[in-house]
Amino acid sequence: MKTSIATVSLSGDLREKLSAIAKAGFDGVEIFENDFLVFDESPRQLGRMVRDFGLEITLFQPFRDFEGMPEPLRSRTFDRAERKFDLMQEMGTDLVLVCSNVSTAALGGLDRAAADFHELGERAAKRGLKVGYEALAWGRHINDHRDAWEIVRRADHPNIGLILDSFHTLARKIDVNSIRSIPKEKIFIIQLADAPKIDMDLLYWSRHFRNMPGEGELPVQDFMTAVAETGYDGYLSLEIFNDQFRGGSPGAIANDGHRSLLYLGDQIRRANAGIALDVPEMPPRSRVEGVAFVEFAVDETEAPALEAVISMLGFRRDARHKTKNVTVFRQGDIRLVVNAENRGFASSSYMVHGTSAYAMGLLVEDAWAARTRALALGAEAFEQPLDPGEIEMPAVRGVGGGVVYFLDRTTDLGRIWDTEFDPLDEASETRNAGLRTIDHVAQTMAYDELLTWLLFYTSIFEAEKTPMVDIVDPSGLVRSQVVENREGSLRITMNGAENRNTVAGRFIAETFGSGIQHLAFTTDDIFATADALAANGFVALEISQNYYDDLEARFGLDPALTERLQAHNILYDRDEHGEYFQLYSPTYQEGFFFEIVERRSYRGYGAANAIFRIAALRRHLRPTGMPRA
Ligand SMILES: O=C(O)c1ccc(O)c(O)c1
Ligand SMILES: [Mg+2]
Repeated sequence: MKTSIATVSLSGDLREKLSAIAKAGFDGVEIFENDFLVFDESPRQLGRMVRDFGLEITLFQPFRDFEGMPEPLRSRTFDRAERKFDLMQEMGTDLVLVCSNVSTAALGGLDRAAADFHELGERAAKRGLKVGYEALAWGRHINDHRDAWEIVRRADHPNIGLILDSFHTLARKIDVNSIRSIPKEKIFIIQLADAPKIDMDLLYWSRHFRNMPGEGELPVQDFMTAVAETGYDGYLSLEIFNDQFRGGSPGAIANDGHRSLLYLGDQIRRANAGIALDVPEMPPRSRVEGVAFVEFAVDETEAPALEAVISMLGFRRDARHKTKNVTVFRQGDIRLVVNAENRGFASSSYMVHGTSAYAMGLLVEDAWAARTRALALGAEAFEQPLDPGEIEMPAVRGVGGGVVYFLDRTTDLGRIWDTEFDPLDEASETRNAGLRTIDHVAQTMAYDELLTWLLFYTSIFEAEKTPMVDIVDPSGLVRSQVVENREGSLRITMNGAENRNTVAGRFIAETFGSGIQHLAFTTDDIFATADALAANGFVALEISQNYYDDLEARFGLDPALTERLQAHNILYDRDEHGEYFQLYSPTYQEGFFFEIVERRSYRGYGAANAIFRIAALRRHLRPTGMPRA
């Protein structure tokens, strides 16, 4: 499978773009005319630079408003084409993309357009060049790949072929089965893009909101399956017009792009035996059975404060690492690991971010296979030296430079708690609060990182993303999207902050980066849990009276229930499946907090309650600008 990306997809100057593209592992690059026009050197030098990066120019584009022009415009477009052919030969590419005419001067008629392409084919052939025709979804006469194909067919010239772009086809909901019967040698290249479903003008949607396959909501996989069924095995080329990507890090966006193509190819290969696409082998996505542990990095002076909070939540000190200053707290199936070592990665993470939940361990069927897949998809390996007797736990770097560990039951990793730790038999200082599992891990990040991590999780694990939800913080919008599996054993909520004044934005600023901002635990009885917590001295985040008045009215709750909820500061929500109860801690350190939930068949995350939670958290946070205590 050969991969390519259009220069328009990335920010930076041409050299920065090419460097990022090469580094991400692409084989080719589409040169966008504008990137070339603002480039200071000759087309020949551009070609040399591309090849020096180990890349191939897959095509030059776009050549606009060509077919169906009346004279004298028609002659002029041919002259213009010859000029572009000169350029192409100098930079060293044999393919130009002609997108369907949008000019008001254009005349319709498939035969007229076919005749124009036949003549262009003759001219291109003289120079050993090829022309690919693409239907723009907003083309004046041609806006459907089926019509573009008919023109190419009638043009009947070996140097004239079709270019399919998933966006144009899928945005217009054109049946992808129409692709299956196109001869593969007439498909000159495949352009891929996804997009979130937004009801808006096609041109505006296309130019501003495209994203990588798998990041959006279009059925790119269906499109690609139809393409693969033709036997097409040429370049898959990303062409992503996206305002955010244009301002983002070219390296990160290029990596996401490369990952998106590998992941797409892998899905197609698994779903269709005998397809032509030559996709790199990798283990399948891992099913996550649960979050086996979350690890906090602290130092010795801050450890007691964190441990006190954890104890108050009903956790008991369960085990102590044989050689390291690491303690495991347990309750139900939950393990919280407090790492106060003054060496190793946890310690450096503490130095940079302060006390933070810097790592999580996910229980999968085959931990090493999960890591192999993650690395095949471009994740960064994480390793650190082991002490004698320690078991190597496979890991990769995750959000904010944190660590995602993989555990399984079948290898030595299944015994890690017994081999590396000594049990502690201390009597617990606090009451068990009935917490059973980790319901979800909530990670806070800058908004422009959200798609990166969404693709990271969904490509490595058997999990899907939910639609994006806007959460209104009094100081700005926070966008929230969830990655979860069907059985609910993996739930990661991601909050993307647009500015640093929101509670989420402040967390990023104060902890010097993205990371886990809160952990939600499950209980089977939120009221019993609330009582146990109160007995342990836990004071829940205080929710306003107005919230409860509104709640009662909204859901028609029994006033006795509202009263109970309010007495414990428990939030409530309901969906078509069932009910949800939430209890929050105040924030600790620079904005970290805990949540306790009881799900009665409810599937969501209480998005409607988020603004009340945020308002309450803000009352607890110290004013911005104050020095740290
Ligand atoms: O938005 C455009 O004009 C445009 C140009 C070239 C393409 O390949 C495309 O998909 C869109
Ligand atoms: Mg295109």
